[in-house]
Amino acid sequence: MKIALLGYGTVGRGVDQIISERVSEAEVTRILELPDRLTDARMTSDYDDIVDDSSVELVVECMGGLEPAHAFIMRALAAHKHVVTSNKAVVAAHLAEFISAAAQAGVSLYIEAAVGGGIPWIASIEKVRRIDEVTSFSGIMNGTTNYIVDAMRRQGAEFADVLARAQELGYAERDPSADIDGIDVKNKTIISAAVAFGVNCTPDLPVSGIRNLTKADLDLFAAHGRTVKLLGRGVRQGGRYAAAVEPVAVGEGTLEAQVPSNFNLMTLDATTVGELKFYGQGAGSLPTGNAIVQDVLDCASGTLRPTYDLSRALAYAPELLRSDYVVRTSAAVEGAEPFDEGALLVRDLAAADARALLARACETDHTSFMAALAQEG
Ligand SMILES: NC(=O)C1=CN([C@@H]2O[C@H](COP(=O)(O)OP(=O)(O)OC[C@H]3O[C@@H](n4cnc5c(N)ncnc54)[C@H](O)[C@@H]3O)[C@@H](O)[C@H]2O)C=CC1
Ligand SMILES: N[C@@H](CC=O)C(=O)O
Repeated sequence: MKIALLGYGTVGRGVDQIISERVSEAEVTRILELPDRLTDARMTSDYDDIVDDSSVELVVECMGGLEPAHAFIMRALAAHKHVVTSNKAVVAAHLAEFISAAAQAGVSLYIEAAVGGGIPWIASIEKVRRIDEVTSFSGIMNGTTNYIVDAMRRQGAEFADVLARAQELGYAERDPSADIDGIDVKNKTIISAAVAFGVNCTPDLPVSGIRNLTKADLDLFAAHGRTVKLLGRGVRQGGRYAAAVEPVAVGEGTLEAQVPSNFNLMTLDATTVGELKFYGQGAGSLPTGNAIVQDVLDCASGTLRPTYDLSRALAYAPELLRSDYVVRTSAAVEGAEPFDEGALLVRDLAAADARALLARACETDHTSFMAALAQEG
């Protein structure tokens, strides 16, 4: 199968390397890159050269961003080419549109690499759903922020230094604010909720990140037997669902607390199988390239993905996700009780209300940080 790569950065190079070294069923014959980055005879900066090439059966989009990625994917589908993408931003924003365009053209859309890097998360959810209903999921879904927190906690590294290292290693987004402010996890949570619950997940999720997390915060939580992880979470109860992204103070004895470096750990709960956990590298050239090439191989062997059905009429009910929260702030917080020096405890808040509380605290103290307390046991 002849394929084209859109983008030859961290992920695109990983895909090319894996295919050229290990895969005989597919060949990268065209690569789209920016005009000043054409370094290979296969490269072009004119998308028409790819979309009009009838020998190209599959397009792998790993450029990132919303446009022109969205337009290029729609043109590829309309030209009856299968599409594989690692771009969670564009998938979270346009999944329903892509599904419908793929169905209309009789081709497949593969999105494994968009969530959890090399971890077979999306395919596993699909498999679980052949028998079960997924009732909840949660996880460390961002390699960059896990890498940052892990290095701050284990090596005492400074936030800015370790973020720069994550950028050098190719883990971070082009604009790393997407990582540290939770936007990347939001996109992955939207996609996970869509596949797990069969719903066109709302983009209006409560989201907070780790931008204001300090070593002193990690020490404070360590004194309470906890560490902080940025988690994406979703829950479904009957005809309702909720999802959120926030730092969570997890017990030191949990698997989540032990996740090192750029690794991810995602958990789902389903009717008959119960709890399942998925662990692996959530970012990086070869792990992400591997997830893409698995999709390419599925396509080359004729294993077409199920047509995702996002038409379930579930009501978005943010009150389903509730926790106690610790807020480190110098601002006054109504209804709070003392937790530790400089930190307050607010009990039983919905994630959306906690997000609003943090926003109010940040108006007085822009360094405020908040984490949900994971339930023990
Ligand atoms: N880096 C990682 O570990 C992972 C990245 N992803 C996603 O995969 C996508 C690619 O990520 P990276 O490879 O890290 O990004 P990158 O920035 O390293 O590579 C993107 C490449 O696309 C090219 N490009 C951008 N716009 C273009 C355009 N309009 N025309 C032609 N070429 C264009 C750039 O020149 C660059 O070489 C993003 O959506 C990212 O969120 C997903 C999983 C892991
Ligand atoms: N920036 C992302 C890349 C993979 O999705 C991350 O750090 O997880």
